[in-house]
Amino acid sequence: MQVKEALKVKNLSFRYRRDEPLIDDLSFSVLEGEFFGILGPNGSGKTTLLRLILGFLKPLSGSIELFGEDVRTFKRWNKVGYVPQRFHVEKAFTGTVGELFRALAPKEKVGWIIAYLHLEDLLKKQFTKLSGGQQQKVLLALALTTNPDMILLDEPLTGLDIHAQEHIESILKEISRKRTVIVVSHDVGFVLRNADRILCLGMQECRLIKAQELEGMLKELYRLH
Ligand SMILES: Nc1ncnc2c1ncn2[C@@H]1O[C@H](COP(=O)(O)OP(=O)(O)OP(=O)(O)O)[C@@H](O)[C@H]1O
Repeated sequence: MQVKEALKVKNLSFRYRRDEPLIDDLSFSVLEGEFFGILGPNGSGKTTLLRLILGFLKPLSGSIELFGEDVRTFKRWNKVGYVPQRFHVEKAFTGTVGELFRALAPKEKVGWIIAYLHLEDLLKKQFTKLSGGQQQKVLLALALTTNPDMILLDEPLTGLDIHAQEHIESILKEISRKRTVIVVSHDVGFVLRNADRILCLGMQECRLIKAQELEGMLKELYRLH
């Protein structure tokens, strides 16, 4: 059986206004069902790359395809879930968890995900008053409401204690059984444990590697000796 590409990035370049190019001639593909990690130092363009994939930003040149369709004309956004960095959305989410779900989809459509992640007890609580782990779980659930085939996550473990990290990791493992997962993370252990392949940004040349090759790459990436 032929494995299909969930994402295809070809000769992608991007820069903010008149800055130097942040992403320069980047090409890679993510296969359907793959767990794909994106690593790189602060400021190397990981969040920017996710935002380009989601069509929030326009490339300087190059192309991005989702499920074989150009992102500029892609309409099946219910197939793609996005979990932004928790700290980026915290202030915008002023309502209760239940209100957040209701704003996204009718009750009968979100019931499965609330039950699946055991969120019933959180529905009446203000999002901003939840613990970091609970907030992350809700963000994950919000991104899953349409039962997407692919999910993109930006730093899902940042700021969580070890128990919450383990909990979120186990949910992601479960989710990835039936979906393509693309995750940006600074947690090398997490990426190493889960990713089939890893894209390292912020080196002289961006490189795509298998998880087993990561140790040598990290020494180069973070200038370790
Ligand atoms: N809206 C913007 N306008 C101008 N420059 C930006 C904008 N957003 C990000 N940048 C710059 O682009 C660079 C890459 O930012 P980005 O957030 O993509 O990096 P990152 O690899 O995700 O970083 P981190 O690991 O710290 O989250 C940084 O130098 C940042 O200051």
